[in-house]
Amino acid sequence: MDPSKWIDVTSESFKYSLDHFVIPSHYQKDVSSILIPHGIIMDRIEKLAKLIVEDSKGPLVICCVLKGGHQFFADLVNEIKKCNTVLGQSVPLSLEFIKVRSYHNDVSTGTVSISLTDEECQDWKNKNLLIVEDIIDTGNTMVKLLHKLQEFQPASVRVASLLLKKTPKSNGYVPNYVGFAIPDEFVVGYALDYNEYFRDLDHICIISVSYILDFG
Ligand SMILES: Nc1nc2c(ncn2[C@@H]2O[C@H](COP(=O)(O)O)[C@@H](O)[C@H]2O)c(=O)[nH]1
Ligand SMILES: [Mg+2]
Repeated sequence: MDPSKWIDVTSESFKYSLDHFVIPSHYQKDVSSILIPHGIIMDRIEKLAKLIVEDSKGPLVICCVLKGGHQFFADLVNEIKKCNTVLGQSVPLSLEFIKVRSYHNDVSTGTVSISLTDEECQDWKNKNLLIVEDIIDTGNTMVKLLHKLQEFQPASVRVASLLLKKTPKSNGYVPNYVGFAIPDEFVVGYALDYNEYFRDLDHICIISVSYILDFG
């Protein structure tokens, strides 16, 4: 792993007390700490967008991996559009959506289901794809998705993931662009869910053990 590619928040000192930020009251008891406050997420995305635009030679097809990637995708696309105007660079964008499912509760099911039809993807031949994902954990989901995408003969495929979990379960896959390296814990917020809850929480938080025991 190349630590210069991301911000490492794996140390205990990066866990902020809930008292120091505003958390919706319906989630106060369900998360144990804040790992990445929303403002820092937004600042990091600004930089990732700049790196992506600098590396882009032509039009980009940006593919959002649903559902967890939707907030990162929306904010990243906004920042790329700003680069197009402020930096005077011009990267034409088209936007696509892929639904992938591999988790139940906080556990990977081991099977990855990808909803993609040939009709949807036939236009991707010879295009430059940027896949936008919320988190790489074992890496199995992304490796399977990248394998599937090769069927559509894109010119290139790059991957931006907001989070990369440092876990012994990793298959070694590392995306081209990473926001933060995080500890081997289950995180929620900023569209990352636990059985559809917590997507409406702005900060990225560590879920509390008691929540998993009660609802897992
Ligand atoms: N809300 C959370 N979702 C997570 C977390 N870790 C993984 N995931 C989900 O799984 C895939 C990727 O998993 P992988 O093992 O195949 O790499 C990712 O897209 C998420 O949907 C987590 O901590 N919180
Ligand atoms: Mg995901």
